[in-house]
Amino acid sequence: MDEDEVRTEAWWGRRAWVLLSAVRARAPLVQCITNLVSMDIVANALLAAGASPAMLHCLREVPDFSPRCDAVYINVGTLSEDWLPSMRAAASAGRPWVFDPVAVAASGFRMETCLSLLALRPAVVRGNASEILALASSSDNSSFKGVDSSHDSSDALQAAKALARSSGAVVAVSGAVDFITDGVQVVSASNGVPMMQKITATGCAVTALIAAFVGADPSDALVAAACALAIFGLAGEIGMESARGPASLRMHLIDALYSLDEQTVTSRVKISLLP
Ligand SMILES: Nc1ncnc2c1ncn2[C@@H]1O[C@H](COP(=O)(O)OP(=O)(O)OP(=O)(O)O)[C@@H](O)[C@H]1O
Ligand SMILES: Cc1ncsc1CCO
Ligand SMILES: [Mg+2]
Repeated sequence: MDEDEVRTEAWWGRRAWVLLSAVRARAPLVQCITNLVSMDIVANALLAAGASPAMLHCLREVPDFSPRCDAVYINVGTLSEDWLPSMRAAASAGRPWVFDPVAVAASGFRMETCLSLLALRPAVVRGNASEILALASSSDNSSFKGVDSSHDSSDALQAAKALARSSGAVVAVSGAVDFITDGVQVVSASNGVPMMQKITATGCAVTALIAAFVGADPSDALVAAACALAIFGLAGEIGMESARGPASLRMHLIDALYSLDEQTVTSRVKISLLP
């Protein structure tokens, strides 16, 4: 094995920096069909990272616009029947796309919708543990409490692997430790601070960041997803140094994402390949 291919924590730190630099250099265009709560933080997080967000969701624009994007991001958080045709069309436009199955167990309709979108072959699916557990079992389990997770990310690790194998997507479960898997390899990313859960739509924002990383370099969705999650978590850690609560963390996280430098990224990104 090439020395560079030994995936030590230092290797991951360098990859994360290379991919963030690629986002900054290429400014990947990311079409976001996301929920109404998340639009602002998603667009601002993408801009701060160096990507170019476009929050277009009109079906009649999809044939012209989606094929020109570097990546597409689809999020069902505030699902409505009206937007579904646009979601399906954008996911089918031939660009790599990333899926956030928010609150998939909330209703039979939402589960059906998410399963039908999953069949359109996303490059990456990112959810919290409760979402990945529900999606992997195709069931709206009785413990469903809302958009927030009621499980630890490690509870969903086997479900994530099974979902990756059945869907062909890279599956990422966020939480105190994020797990990213293609069904065979599992990578953990352990940056971040608990207060990120107290800002609405940080999960939506990090899924959009995964789309930007995939858009900048589509060659390895597992690596892109792990690096995006670690970078976002690191921005949260740095933001937390100046924050006084969730509202100021939101601001400082976005500032930190914008200001990340090579030394900080390579020394503080915490990613490892699980044995
Ligand atoms: N306990 C924790 N410690 C550190 N980081 C965390 C913790 N919980 C979540 N995070 C980080 O917060 C971000 C959002 O993850 P989370 O699992 O809360 O998403 P989510 O439930 O889908 O959020 P939302 O639906 O509000 O968008 C991720 O970057 C994740 O790594
Ligand atoms: C709070 C909320 N409700 C639907 S989507 C959303 C944003 C977090 O996923
Ligand atoms: Mg979510």
